[in-house]
Amino acid sequence: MISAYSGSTIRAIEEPVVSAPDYDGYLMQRAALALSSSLENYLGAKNKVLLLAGKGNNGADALFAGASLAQGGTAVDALLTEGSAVEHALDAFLEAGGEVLAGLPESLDDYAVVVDAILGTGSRGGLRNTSQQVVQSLREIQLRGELPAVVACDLPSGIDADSGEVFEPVLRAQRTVTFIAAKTPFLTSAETLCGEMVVADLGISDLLRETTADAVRYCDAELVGCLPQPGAFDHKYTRGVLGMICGSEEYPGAALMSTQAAVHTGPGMVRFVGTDRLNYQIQLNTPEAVCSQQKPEELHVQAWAAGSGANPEYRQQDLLHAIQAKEAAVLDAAAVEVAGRWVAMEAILGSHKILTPHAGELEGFLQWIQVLDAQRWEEKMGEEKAPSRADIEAHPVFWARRAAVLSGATVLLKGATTLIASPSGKVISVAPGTPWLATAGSGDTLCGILGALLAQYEASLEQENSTMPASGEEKPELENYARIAACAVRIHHLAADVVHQGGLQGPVPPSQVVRHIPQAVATFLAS
Ligand SMILES: NC(=O)C1=CN([C@@H]2O[C@H](COP(=O)(O)OP(=O)(O)OC[C@H]3O[C@@H](n4cnc5c(N)ncnc54)[C@H](O)[C@@H]3O)[C@@H](O)[C@H]2O)[C@@H](O)CC1
Ligand SMILES: [K+]
Repeated sequence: MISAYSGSTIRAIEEPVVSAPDYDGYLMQRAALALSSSLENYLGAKNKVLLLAGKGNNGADALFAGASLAQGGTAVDALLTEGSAVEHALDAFLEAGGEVLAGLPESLDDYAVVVDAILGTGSRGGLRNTSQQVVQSLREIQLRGELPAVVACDLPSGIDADSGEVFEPVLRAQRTVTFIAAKTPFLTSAETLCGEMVVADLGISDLLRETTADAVRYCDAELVGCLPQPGAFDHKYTRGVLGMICGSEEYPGAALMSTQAAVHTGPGMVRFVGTDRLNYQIQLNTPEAVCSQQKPEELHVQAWAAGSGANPEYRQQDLLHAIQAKEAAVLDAAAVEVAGRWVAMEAILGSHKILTPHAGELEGFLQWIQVLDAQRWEEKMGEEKAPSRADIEAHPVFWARRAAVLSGATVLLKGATTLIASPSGKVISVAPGTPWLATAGSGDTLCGILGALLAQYEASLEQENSTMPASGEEKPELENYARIAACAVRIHHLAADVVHQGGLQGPVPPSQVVRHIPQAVATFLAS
């Protein structure tokens, strides 16, 4: 498990250490040592390093690291992007034989690696003035593929250490050497700019023991225990029955993809509730699905998957059923909007209802609550205004968490990095899948996979044979649904990976991804 903390939390942890009367600066020396050891991996035929050093302690880390490399015979140049540097660090650097440059060198061909040490946890907003110009020029070179490897000190400069908000220009790092613990941006979509993460705990990460992480990431082996597997005495009704309220005459594709995804994820039965025409198409595409035109309340199911491609006007009653019924539910697309209005009528959903919005849909959801239930908004949010889509994209951990706390539901916020918040406030992050997955129909696929996992989980609870590990940190039932949602995202990513074997990258049309879900489930279960 990776636990990430905001930059402010890390600063609060280190503050008493660095302000102790006998503090001798050992944290910075350890940070510099970790950085210089990491930089050595990039040295070889080329034995020259370029430091981009800011005026604060982030720059000082790099200057001490540079001093250590220079003592070992490496040529180290430093560009002081803010025109000054922490004095004793600069002295040490110059004394060791490092050189300070007046501006960016004409050619970067001789450098093995560029170190981005302009801003760290002390940054406020994006780069300014000369720093911004320097990074802009280097970014253009990087986009041409002509920049040496970049190693970021603590985090890439221009990324907010608390939220992961990205203020371009930001140099894409091949590696980030971060101190004490992973920072929140490593578990948001900003992680795509951070490269490989190396954590140097500086010997004080124990101080975080009592502190709740801003977000966590599990590996597959840690998640897989929450998925029930069929036993010899199970039959279709004990294996989970999923009801589906997805698709419409205008968007039949959403119904086809979500239903086939659900069937391929292995529940006992998938019941599809549609019109005559829609049902006919489903039968041709996925003969395993059991179609009907009954009302949702007439069907016995353990979970619902509702909303993908559904028309919120024509199917409002059906969607409301999935939202209000006692059964667990995935609430996607149209169901997110209807759920926003329902929650705004002073309802609380419960963690077994999993909302799956992207940032734009979450904006609408939260606006309903702020407009229609101003009292609840004020109680929980104080002065905070309902966010725009851009606000949510800039502060995704914060808003996913707030949405879960406000609604009582589990909230799966889609993005390159998926974030899943429990109403308890815990946030699970799932690493990005192939970027080719960002295509129409991917959400429908995920809705089907997640619905099927939910139905299986609920059936296993009914059988009292849940294999869910108890979480020591909070009421386990709140977090279980978030873990199941994380499993669904991982299975979706694994299925996409099967489309092109051998790590190749290329298009992953959802109808192809859906075909590989059985293999992805098997791979996931074996992890
Ligand atoms: N506190 C400590 O003793 C330790 C700090 N460490 C390093 O120190 C870093 C934090 O250092 P600082 O607090 O000095 O802050 P930074 O080095 O992140 O920022 C430098 C200074 O730049 C200014 N600044 C803020 N935003 C700016 C912007 N957008 N454009 C231009 N200038 C801006 C601020 O005045 C800030 O003090 C960490 O990221 C880490 O690398 C490590 O050495 C470990 C120990
Ligand atoms: K940095």
